[in-house]
Amino acid sequence: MEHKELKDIRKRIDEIDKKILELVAERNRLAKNVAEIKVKNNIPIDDKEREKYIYERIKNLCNHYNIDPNFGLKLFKLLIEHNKELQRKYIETLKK
Ligand SMILES: O=C(O)C(=O)C[C@]1(C(=O)O)C=C[C@@H](O)C=C1
Repeated sequence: MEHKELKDIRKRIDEIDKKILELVAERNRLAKNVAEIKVKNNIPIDDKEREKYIYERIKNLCNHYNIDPNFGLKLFKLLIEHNKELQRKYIETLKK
């Protein structure tokens, strides 16, 4: 027995998941651009000041959108750590 309302909600969830991944891919792609600028100008990959700013902003946005800030911070920590990993890997390919 299929439940029409559940099916419809799941369809909306699937669409949202796709949108989230499109945005993650867009954020990830920027890692290359950032890495290029950093290599050229001898700037370290890690920028703790910038991260502090991002986490503070995420916390405020979470409160605004009624999202648990701990969830938001965990999510963005993952995204930022992944971005740094992509930058490191990209810089390695430039050296070869
Ligand atoms: O803004 C930068 O300098 C980035 O490299 C991007 C980014 C991020 O993922 O937002 C990643 C690493 C830095 O420590 C800070 C921020």
